[in-house]
Amino acid sequence: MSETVIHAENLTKRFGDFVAANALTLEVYKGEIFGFLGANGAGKTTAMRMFCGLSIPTSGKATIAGYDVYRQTDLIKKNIGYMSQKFSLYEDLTVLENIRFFGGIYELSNAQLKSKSDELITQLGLQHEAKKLVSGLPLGWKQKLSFSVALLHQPKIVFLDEPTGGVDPVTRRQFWDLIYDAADKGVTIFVTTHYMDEAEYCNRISIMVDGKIEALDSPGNLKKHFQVDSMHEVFYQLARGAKRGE
Ligand SMILES: Nc1ncnc2c1ncn2[C@@H]1O[C@H](COP(=O)(O)OP(=O)(O)OP(=O)(O)O)[C@@H](O)[C@H]1O
Repeated sequence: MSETVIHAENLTKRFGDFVAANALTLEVYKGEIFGFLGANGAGKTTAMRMFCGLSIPTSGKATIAGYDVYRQTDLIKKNIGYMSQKFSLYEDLTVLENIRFFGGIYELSNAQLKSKSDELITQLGLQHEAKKLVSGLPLGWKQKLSFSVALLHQPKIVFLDEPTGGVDPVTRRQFWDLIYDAADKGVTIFVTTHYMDEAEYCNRISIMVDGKIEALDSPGNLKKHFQVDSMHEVFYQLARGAKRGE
């Protein structure tokens, strides 16, 4: 059995009388690519904020990389990476400056910073862009760089909140090659997405509806269970009854 890196049991977050995340129970394993799906307003961000140590749950239990979500939020933050469309790189710093800046926040030594930035720039093929401002990079490159920066401190888990919004399918696929590389090295990927082709790339996925996890399995098993050919259909069958959202 693989090592468990995310363990949640009846994890709940209320805002007043409103239950934003309702008794979430799940286990995610080392090196797994776990897709966290749900319609708008389902409660994904609320859940992710608890998993990242940014929001204290109302009730239930969870450990992230072995650390408790109530008492060890600082240790959680040190042991995870995070990337979202909203929080990303500094546009008015160069590629290299961004890598050094975030490496500094993650407390990498100067020697580590130097070798990591060389490695990353070569791996991404950004040798010619290293001294250019991030604002001039195409969105797909920014996303790849942002993902790599989130891995600088070798976290056990990286949380990705809709990481590939706004780019074409080919660029998305290239981004997923980076995800597979990281997972092969043992990093756990926890990713939210609204793209059903990306859901198919995950080892397992959960689907949230109105605050609850209504399904959790591999894409293949879910399609079998719902007797449909695509994740799009699985998602539609579950989410069409949702009361929240736009
Ligand atoms: N601080 C808060 N106070 C009150 N209600 C909140 C708060 N944060 C979130 N909610 C509500 O909780 C519900 C779940 O929101 P959440 O942002 O977690 O959904 P989501 O699945 O991430 O949606 P999206 O895909 O649109 O980002 C929504 O109805 C939202 O309005």
